[in-house]
Amino acid sequence: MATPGTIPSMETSHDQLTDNTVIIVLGASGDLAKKKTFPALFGLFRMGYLPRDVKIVGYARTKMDHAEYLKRATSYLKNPNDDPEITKAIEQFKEISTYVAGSYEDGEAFAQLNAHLEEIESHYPSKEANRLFYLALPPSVFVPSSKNLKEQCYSKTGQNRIIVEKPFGKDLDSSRELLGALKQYWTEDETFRIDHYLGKEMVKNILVLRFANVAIGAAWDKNHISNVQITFKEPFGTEGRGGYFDEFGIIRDILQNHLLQVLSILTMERPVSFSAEDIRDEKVKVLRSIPPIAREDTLLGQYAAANGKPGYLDDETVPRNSVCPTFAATTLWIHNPRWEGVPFILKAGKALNEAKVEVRIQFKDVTQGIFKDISRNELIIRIQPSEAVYLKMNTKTPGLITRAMPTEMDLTYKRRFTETKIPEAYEALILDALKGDHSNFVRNDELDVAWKIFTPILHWIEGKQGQRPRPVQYPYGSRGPKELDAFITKYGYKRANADYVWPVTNLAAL
Ligand SMILES: NC(=O)C1=CN([C@@H]2O[C@H](COP(=O)(O)OP(=O)(O)OC[C@H]3O[C@@H](n4cnc5c(N)ncnc54)[C@H](OP(=O)(O)O)[C@@H]3O)[C@@H](O)[C@H]2O)C=CC1
Ligand SMILES: O=C1O[C@H](COP(=O)(O)O)[C@@H](O)[C@H](O)[C@H]1O
Repeated sequence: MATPGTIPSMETSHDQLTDNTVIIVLGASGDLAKKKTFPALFGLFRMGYLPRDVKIVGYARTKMDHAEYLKRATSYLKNPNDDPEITKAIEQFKEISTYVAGSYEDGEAFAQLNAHLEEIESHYPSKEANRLFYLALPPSVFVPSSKNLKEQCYSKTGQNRIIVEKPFGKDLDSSRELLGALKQYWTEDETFRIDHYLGKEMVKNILVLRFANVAIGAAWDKNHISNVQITFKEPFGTEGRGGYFDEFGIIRDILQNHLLQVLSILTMERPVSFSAEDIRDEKVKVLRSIPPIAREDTLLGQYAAANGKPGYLDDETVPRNSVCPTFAATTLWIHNPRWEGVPFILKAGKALNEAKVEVRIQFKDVTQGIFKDISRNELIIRIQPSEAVYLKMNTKTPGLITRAMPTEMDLTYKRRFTETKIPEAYEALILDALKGDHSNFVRNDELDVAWKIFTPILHWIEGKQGQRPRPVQYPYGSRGPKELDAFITKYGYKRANADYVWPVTNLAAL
């Protein structure tokens, strides 16, 4: 009998790589590999989720000896209390790790990488040789690397998969060009495009919250919901990577990918099954109902020096007079029967007052008459930090008076699921790629429709000198531009009555 609560197609392993597998990390000397990829691989290794006898091979241009490489690759593995079990696991992780140096354009260097892989595979018990390639690389070398991997390192006796990191282009045309180039070498089935927000626990939870709860599902439409905000806040600026950031801006960095992915899961219709294609079909369908963002539905900001912190333009790597937005709020509209007229406000900013990513669904007012001025219901899905779902609702004030007061139903994960470790997004996604499960990866047509929504506004922002909109300034460490509250109010958001004392949530302590 199935375990109660099992989600059949979410649990089954599709084409899982269980043996004879090498994981090859390209860009192994870089920041992403060091901070995210290797720690995620180590986490999976320690928990026993990697294939039996797996080997991990790093590849990058930097010339390093074995010891230097291991030092770099393990520099972000955490063992704060010197736990001997973790120390032992780190040593075992080092034993399965090796490194090959070479450039991304040089076919000969890839032939040497292939020889290294064949040597490893010659010790496997069967001829089956599976290879999972992870491109932790800048986009400028996506195409030559994919080509060389296909031509020199493609296993003929097993499965080949390739994980690609964003950015997938800069607008609709460049995205199509990149996708077209990669398609020459790797099929859609072999390709796993990462948007790491799809690996976050609370993003994965949205489908279950929506479709496994009749009460929530029944209120999920324009008749009950007034407006939705999807918010990303970071308390630090672009310090150190201003040069990179200036080319992309906050819309490409966060809204067009991470927040739009959350929006599509939040608003899609119920899929026929939880299979990857059924889910992604529904995501594409809802995204196709969203017209390009209008200029008047946009608020752009750029942080200025404050509180002893430098402004965006103080970064020497940022062009003087740059009008690159470090904050953006945009409102999207979905033209379908479920959502017509409901504003979806996506907002994201660097150098704000706190670290927080959340979805805030604000319901409509109750009919007046028996009540006057009572707060609206809000359902908040806090993605990070401290995962939580809470519902702001009204209740009778306890006691002999008959008055309604706002209060909360609170599902804070750290209080409710004390024993459970929430996996890192990259752990969840690499495991999915090993299973061959595409549900939490971005399909090519999803990307296309996402760029259609954002390209016109990006072209306007980056248009001719002198015609570009100038972002409004906001102080480093603030809630964002002072125009923000009026912007949100314009779309119907109402702040709760101020007289209720909410329980204090010290996010840092949770
Ligand atoms: N599990 C948990 O953590 C739970 C927490 N609570 C507590 O309930 C209370 C209410 O929760 P919640 O609604 O999430 O939080 P807030 O009341 O702090 O925020 C509500 C909204 O108002 C905005 N806002 C915050 N400060 C201002 C301001 N000065 N002027 C105008 N707008 C502002 C926020 O936007 P922005 O983010 O852009 O600033 C947010 O969109 C909080 O104290 C929270 O700690 C209740 C239940 C569970
Ligand atoms: O993709 C990106 O995401 C990070 C934020 O990721 P998170 O998992 O810490 O929420 C952001 O800092 C970075 O600018 C962006 O490129």
